[in-house]
Amino acid sequence: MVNQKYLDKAEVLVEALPYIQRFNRKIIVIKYGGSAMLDEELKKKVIEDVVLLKLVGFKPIIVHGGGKEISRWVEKVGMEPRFIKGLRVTDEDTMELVEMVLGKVNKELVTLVQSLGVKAVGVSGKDGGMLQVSKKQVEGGDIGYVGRIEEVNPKVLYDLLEKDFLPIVFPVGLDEHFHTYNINADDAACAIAKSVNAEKLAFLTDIDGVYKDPDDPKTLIPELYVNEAEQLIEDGYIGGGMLPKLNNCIDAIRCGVSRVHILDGRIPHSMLLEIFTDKGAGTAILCEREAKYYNEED
Ligand SMILES: Nc1ncnc2c1ncn2[C@@H]1O[C@H](COP(=O)(O)OP(=O)(O)O)[C@@H](O)[C@H]1O
Ligand SMILES: CC(=O)N[C@@H](CCC(=O)OP(=O)(O)O)C(=O)O
Repeated sequence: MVNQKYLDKAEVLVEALPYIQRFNRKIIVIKYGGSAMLDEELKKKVIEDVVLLKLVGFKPIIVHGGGKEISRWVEKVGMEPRFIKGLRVTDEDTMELVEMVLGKVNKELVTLVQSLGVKAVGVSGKDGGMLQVSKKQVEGGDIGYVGRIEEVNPKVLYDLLEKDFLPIVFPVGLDEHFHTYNINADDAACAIAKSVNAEKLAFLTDIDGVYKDPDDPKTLIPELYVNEAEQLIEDGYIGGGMLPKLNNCIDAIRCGVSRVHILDGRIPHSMLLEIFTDKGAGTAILCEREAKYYNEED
């Protein structure tokens, strides 16, 4: 008699089959946020998932942040981290720290992927002229060397994918005068996903999705249409780092990325569950329809 536990495992594998077929050879951009990187065990689980995606025939690209780690180093050298609209105010000294810290995080991720048997190459947006920027302007003050992405040149990514490497990108780019700029990692992930016509863009963060009120667990929104998302932003429900994330989700959907998801990187294997099972997780951002998010009783 075959043990039920093993039969259940076989069921799970069979359930994954249509998803493996759907995504075979397709590009998936995974934005791995610094907030979900703090626990080493969880970090390993996230990277295991990405390695599994690669080994079953997907073409994952990791775009990572490291905002929390940058802030830790900014404080270590006696400065105070400052943000306007979720973007770091970046003077020359901060820019130097940002590049150093993200470069370190990048090589740690490269090492972790390679320790699991997949070849990875870490690059910044400077490499191969991938991310070309101009100075970003926001209401509320000058944010210094923060880049607005003007153009993406994905050639280096295609070359790496073609040679079967897993590209791992960190969000630093150059302007037309070859000055270095700090880029929000959500902006970078979205721009890259659009430029490579990704099948899917997944944001792994430290919360289980978009909330109408982050302090009230009952207000988690499993599916959010882009016009509803815009309304939530306009009405001030979205703050901090969720603001650039959600704006990028809207942009990605409008520009043709088929599936965009915000997932909890703290839940082991949340990405695998979302991709390979019929059970949804986190918040899925969907194409336009009439907004009706206000009344929970709707
Ligand atoms: N309405 C909201 N729903 C969910 N998260 C929100 C909301 N408003 C603000 N946030 C904050 O956004 C954070 C995620 O952004 P951030 O810390 O920048 O993550 P990452 O480092 O993954 O990019 C959450 O931890 C949460 O505190
Ligand atoms: C301009 C800007 O804010 N850049 C970000 C880049 C890193 C990042 O985005 O990291 P997370 O994804 O972990 O938030 C920063 O300096 O924190």
